[in-house]
Amino acid sequence: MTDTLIVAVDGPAGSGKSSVSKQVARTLDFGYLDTGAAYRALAWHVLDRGADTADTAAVLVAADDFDYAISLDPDDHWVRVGQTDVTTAIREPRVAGAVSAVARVPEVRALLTDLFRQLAAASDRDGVVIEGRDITTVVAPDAPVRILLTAAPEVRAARRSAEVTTQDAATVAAALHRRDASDAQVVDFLTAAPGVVVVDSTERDFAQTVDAVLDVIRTGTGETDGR
Ligand SMILES: Nc1ncnc2c1ncn2[C@@H]1O[C@H](COP(=O)(O)OP(=O)(O)OP(=O)(O)O)[C@@H](O)[C@H]1O
Ligand SMILES: Nc1ccn([C@@H]2O[C@H](COP(=O)(O)O)[C@@H](O)[C@H]2O)c(=O)n1
Repeated sequence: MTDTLIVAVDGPAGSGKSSVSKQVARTLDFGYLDTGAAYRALAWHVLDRGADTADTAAVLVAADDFDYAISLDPDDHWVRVGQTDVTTAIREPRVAGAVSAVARVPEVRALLTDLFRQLAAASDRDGVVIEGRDITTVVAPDAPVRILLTAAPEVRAARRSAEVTTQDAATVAAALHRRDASDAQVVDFLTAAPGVVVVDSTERDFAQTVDAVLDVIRTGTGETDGR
């Protein structure tokens, strides 16, 4: 992936991947690539056509006609499908509930993996923080910095329910755990692959978690490495 320094960050839903990676990118003047946004945008695209994301054939047809664009600027984050700005729409519970079905299609994963590598390589910044589920293992397994960002399930659910005002806490927690269980059948983002450094944010606040990630980038080490 050219000379751009890649920082690969994986982790389960609500572990803080997006918010922490974005802040780390800002601090270092790096690009920030949210890969989950592409899976979400494709799920949105399938739903927008009135199709069902469980229908693999319909997902493949939609993927063939997926005009996707994303900003890698951590201070100006947007996501588009064609002319439509879907930055907010892809965060809706109906999209979150449909995205895992899209992410389990091998052709979709291959297409998006290729896209992520191209987007990172085209960045004009010195580095790019790429976050998702399979960045440390599939998208950028050779990245010089690879981190698994974790937090206890109940802490992740509490953080997510603090954000979502349209659903009660139990509903939000159930949806988050359902999505993790479904995603974990496709990619292992709960255990660190060899050489991947674990940052556990359970007992850290946001600023402390950002600092812990910055420390890993600067020193190359953390509290635990995958073996
Ligand atoms: N260490 C932390 N302490 C407290 N709150 C945090 C911490 N890290 C992240 N948060 C908050 O937790 C919420 C979830 O974080 P974020 O959306 O970044 O998670 P994520 O891993 O990207 O989730 P998803 O995979 O579902 O998109 C956000 O409101 C974020 O501000
Ligand atoms: N590398 C990735 C990133 C995401 N996914 C799938 O997308 C969903 C949304 O991701 P968020 O990070 O925005 O929560 C996620 O639930 C996965 O289904 C993926 O498979 N690989």
